[in-house]
Amino acid sequence: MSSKTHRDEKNFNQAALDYHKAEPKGKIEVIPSKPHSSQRDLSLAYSPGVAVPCMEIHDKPETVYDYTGKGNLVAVISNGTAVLGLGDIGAEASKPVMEGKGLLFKIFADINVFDIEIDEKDPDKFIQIVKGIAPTFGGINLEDIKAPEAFYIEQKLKEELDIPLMHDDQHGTAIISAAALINSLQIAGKNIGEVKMVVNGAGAAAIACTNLYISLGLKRENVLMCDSKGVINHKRENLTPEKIDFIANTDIETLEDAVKGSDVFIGLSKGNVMTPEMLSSMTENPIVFALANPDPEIAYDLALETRKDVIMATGRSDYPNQVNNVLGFPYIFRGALDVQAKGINEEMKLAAVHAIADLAKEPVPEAVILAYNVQNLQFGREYFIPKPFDNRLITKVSSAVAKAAIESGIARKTIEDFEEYENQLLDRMGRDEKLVRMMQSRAKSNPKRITLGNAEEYNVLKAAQILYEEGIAFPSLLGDKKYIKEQMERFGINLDIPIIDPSDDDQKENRKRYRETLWKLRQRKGMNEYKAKRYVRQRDYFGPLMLRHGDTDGLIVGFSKNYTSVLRPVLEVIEKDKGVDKIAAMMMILSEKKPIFFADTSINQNPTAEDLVNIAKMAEITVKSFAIEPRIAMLGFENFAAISDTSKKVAKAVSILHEKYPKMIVDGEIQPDFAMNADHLSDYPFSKLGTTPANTFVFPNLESANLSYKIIRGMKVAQVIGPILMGLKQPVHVLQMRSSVDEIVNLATVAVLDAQRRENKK
Ligand SMILES: NC(=O)C1=CN([C@@H]2O[C@H](COP(=O)(O)OP(=O)(O)OC[C@H]3O[C@@H](n4cnc5c(N)ncnc54)[C@H](OP(=O)(O)O)[C@@H]3O)[C@@H](O)[C@H]2O)C=CC1
Ligand SMILES: CC(=O)C(=O)O
Ligand SMILES: [Mg+2]
Repeated sequence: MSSKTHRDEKNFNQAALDYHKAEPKGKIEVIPSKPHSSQRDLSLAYSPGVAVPCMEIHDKPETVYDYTGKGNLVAVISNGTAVLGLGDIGAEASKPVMEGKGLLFKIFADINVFDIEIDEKDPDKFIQIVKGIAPTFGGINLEDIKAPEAFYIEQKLKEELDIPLMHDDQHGTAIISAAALINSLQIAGKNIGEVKMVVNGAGAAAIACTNLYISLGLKRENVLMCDSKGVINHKRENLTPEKIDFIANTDIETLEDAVKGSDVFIGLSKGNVMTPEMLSSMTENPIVFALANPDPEIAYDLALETRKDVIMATGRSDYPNQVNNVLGFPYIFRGALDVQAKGINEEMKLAAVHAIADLAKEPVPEAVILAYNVQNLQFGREYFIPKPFDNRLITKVSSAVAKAAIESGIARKTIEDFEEYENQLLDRMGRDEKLVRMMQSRAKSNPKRITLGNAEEYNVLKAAQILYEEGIAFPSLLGDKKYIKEQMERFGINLDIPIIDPSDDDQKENRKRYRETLWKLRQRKGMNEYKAKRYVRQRDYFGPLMLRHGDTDGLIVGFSKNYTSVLRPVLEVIEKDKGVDKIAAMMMILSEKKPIFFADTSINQNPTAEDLVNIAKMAEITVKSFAIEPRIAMLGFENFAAISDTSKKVAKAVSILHEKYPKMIVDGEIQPDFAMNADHLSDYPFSKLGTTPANTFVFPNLESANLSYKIIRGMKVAQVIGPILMGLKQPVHVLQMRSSVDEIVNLATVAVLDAQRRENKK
């Protein structure tokens, strides 16, 4: 179930720097949310128009939520004194982490963030600064502030401010780990009121987690807490007030002795401090949360090798049961902001705990299972906490938090209809916006061998590096070996992956096998043996022949060559899928909202009605493979009129589709703007599309499809993935000329998923 990456530290570190340095530098930017192109717009946005909302807010302060972005703006504030596991690296150096948190708030809950790094270690002065800037924000997320100051700072600010405020390292971690604890206790068949727990670490995270577990029923006297000096017992001196709360009446001094006979181990300290012997000394079905990042207190594999009955979570994404505060903070703030809560109270935190815990016990939707490419995800030892890509988190956690705020009396706004609220949340997130991440995650769970043509090119090499290091695929490079090596040297890309040079001596055997195949395939189409011998030395033939022979699982070609010239050898070598007469190509368009698909963008210049039927059918199969229900609009420039020749052709295709595939959600001919708009669709109640907008568009001819996606690509308003070739028996895709690194990675990811799907079908 887990996957491993092949990260070369040096490459990875450079990639991290490049990622942050790429223009625009950093990770977040400010984008105006109102029209601003005309003089009139500017006079409304700024002087004189802006004075009107200013005075409204002056007269009625609560209207600041109506006239400004405050209600959806969170400050991520740090003084840089406890940055991740890096310690006190200072305010400025903490900025990448705070920007990163801003990015997560945005992508998981559509919350805007200003990151604020304050160069002030004195807690009282820090509090004054935060208080001073608080009017700007709808909420405040305190981050990476060291204990014990963090406790005082948070407490004081909570007393002074009346907006949602939370120190995430304390409460985010506490909420997620408490949800995991509830569920793991159920699996172990143990009762929270009876278990003996060892908490290793006594910092911000450990103290907050243990306090929350106590509010869930854990007995304080059943806890042994350790810091860097050992067990916090009655012999210890000079303890902070938070540690004093956990003084145990025992002579036990070491972690080794503390864990003997314990039921639960919570690690919030540092890596590799728990030994197999310690784990062996715990009771049956021991619960071990080794949460230190990046290295857990005991490695997942070592723990499972040590005892089969261990119930284990770590902070890492590459093992089952990742306890990570990203499962909490975006959704907790979303719920709190949506009801304009005056704070984040215990009721809201507990609501989040139970929502997360309960979610892990619900049947997992197909989209999430597909995202992780597993047979099933079912509540148990390997799955007792939801996965980060589970898009039910926003609906379940945010609405539970909002409800708790309303019921506990700290909400300024109420929500009447929670079903409607949950729908609004899904629309806000564009329902499928995590598609690329889900696709990559699926690919990583069972990576396939993908061969990349034109491997001398920087973009192709860079894409190969990402595919390899991220564990999305096992890439190989096809081209001139000597030149590829020179280019790798030149670009500083250090990659230990196969380089396949068709004219190399080591390919002699393959050339022979491939020549025989090619000649057999083409001998009645004008190809003699001599020609076949010559062609197999060309990469345009060699790649498809590798694929046909099963020497690779997928092929990506065409970076620097004209589409049709690269496609020809592919079609000569790779068979079509059963029942397919003509192949077609589809583009996936990923905007801020839902993904949409265009076909046929690259192959059939002037399709007949019958061709359109086949294109629609292939599009349906392909869209389904991304776990999206295809709703197909057969496009024309009229709506259900069939007047022009083109419209008549499309109308004929629709009637064949309705007859042949009655269950398919397809209709037309229809204009794209109508097919994308629920209100417009309601004018056509007879349509099979109903009033739910279409997501798959079959164009009447190649020009219209190709030009439409090229305009979108040129405007850079959406990410474009493709062309995805449809109708071939094996995964091969031809890139657009000069594709970007991301475009190559994405298309290779599609090829991995296709290869997985075909393997599963066998
Ligand atoms: N998975 C997740 O979601 C999260 C994980 N974490 C992880 O938890 C750890 C602590 O974070 P945080 O609480 O914010 O940091 P703090 O700096 O506030 O606390 C660190 C604590 O660890 C203790 N410690 C250090 N070394 C040892 C040791 N060998 N044995 C026992 N205790 C030790 C320190 O002891 P002393 O008091 O004596 O200095 C201190 O109490 C980090 O590794 C972090 O990555 C944190 C938040 C979320
Ligand atoms: C996860 C997190 O917030 C931290 O490590 O600081
Ligand atoms: Mg943190």
